[in-house]
Amino acid sequence: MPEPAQQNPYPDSHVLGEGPEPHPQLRPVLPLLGRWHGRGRGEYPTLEQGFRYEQEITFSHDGRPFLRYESRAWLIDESGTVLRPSGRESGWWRIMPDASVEVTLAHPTGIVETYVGRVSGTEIEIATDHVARTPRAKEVTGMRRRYTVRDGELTITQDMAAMGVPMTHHLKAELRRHED
Ligand code: HEM
Repeated sequence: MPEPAQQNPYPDSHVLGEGPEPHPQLRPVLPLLGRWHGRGRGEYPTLEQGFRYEQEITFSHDGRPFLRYESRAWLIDESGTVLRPSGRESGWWRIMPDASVEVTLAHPTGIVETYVGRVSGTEIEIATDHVARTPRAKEVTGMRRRYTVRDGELTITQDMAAMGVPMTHHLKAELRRHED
């Protein structure tokens, strides 16, 4: 029997020109590929005050028509001093031949979401199709996100329906691509 491969023959890549050739279906979302870092502000009607955060996101691919997605955020104060870890999520972005998008995301807070949406030019808009929650997760019932890439900057806005509040602004961040 042949020896098992020492290295995964299908590595992920987040850099164009390195690793596998991107699947042609990924063409409309190629500007998302990479590692991004930046800052944001958040609020919600149930919270006494707003907050600031830093966020790091990676979009990569293995040659098939989906992106692997990972995001980590941590809270900072007004002067940029790090306070504590905050939202994390990871998942998959399936890109269809008609530039529609299907996204699955899992959160450490006991929430799993599926989204549907579409890419139009430099903008991707997605909204939840389903939200599943473990018994003790907070009551999130819907989420809407917009990702815009312009001049090397990724802007993300997120609205949320949760805790009895209808779809309302929760987060906005601006990130820049890492050059590696
Ligand atoms: C960049 C990502 C995110 C950051 C930095 C963030 C930050 C925060 C902060 C600071 C709070 C206040 C409570 C606390 O101190 O933890 C909060 C509340 C909350 N967030 Fe987020 N969040 C993020 C993403 C999300 C996502 C993806 C969801 C839903 C899947 C979500 C759902 C909620 C809910 C339900 C609350 C509670 C509101 C309440 O208890 O009244 N957040 N968020």
